[in-house]
Amino acid sequence: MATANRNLSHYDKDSIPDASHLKIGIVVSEWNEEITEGLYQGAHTTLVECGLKEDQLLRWNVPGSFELTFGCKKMIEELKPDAVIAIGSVIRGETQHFDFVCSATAQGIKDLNVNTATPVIFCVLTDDTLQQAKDRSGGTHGNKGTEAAIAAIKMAVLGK
Ligand SMILES: Nc1c(NC[C@H](O)[C@H](O)[C@H](O)CO)[nH]c(=O)[nH]c1=O
Ligand SMILES: CC(=O)[C@@H](O)COP(=O)(O)O
Repeated sequence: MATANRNLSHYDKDSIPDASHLKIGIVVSEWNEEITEGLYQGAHTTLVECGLKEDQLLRWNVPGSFELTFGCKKMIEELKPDAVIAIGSVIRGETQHFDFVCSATAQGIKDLNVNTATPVIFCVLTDDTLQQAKDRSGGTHGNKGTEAAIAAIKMAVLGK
């Protein structure tokens, strides 16, 4: 089902585990800051609504989506969160650079999920236009940051 056919912000709060005992990290890319800050606000608001204590929400910034993998790895090693959300916005330009950044970022975050015991949530928008990114970071299709926050809570308690 495409994003256009569902709202990224819709969730049943009663079905979400309590987050009051969790420590959640968020690593935010500074590229397309208007978009990534919107994603961060969606994630932050949802995590707090689900019980996360403000002092248990950790935030680091990195220059771009390509650096999300290193930032998440370093946060896992140094701060030991229960889960990490990687937030980025990649918007297609004139060259193939978009493809390389998206692929490397997705593969890097996938590798962290394989090689560490900490869930890393892929909250990276990969859009052809700025409008598509706006629509998915608090616009007409909701906020992928909300979706990522729910995934982070569910994965943090998986199997416990
Ligand atoms: N064009 C976008 C980038 N490019 C920068 C890379 O992510 C990286 O920071 C640089 O190549 C240095 O290693 N990053 C985004 O997050 N979004 C873009 O649209
Ligand atoms: C995703 C990118 O790196 C891209 O925005 C860079 O733009 P361009 O391909 O025009 O250099």
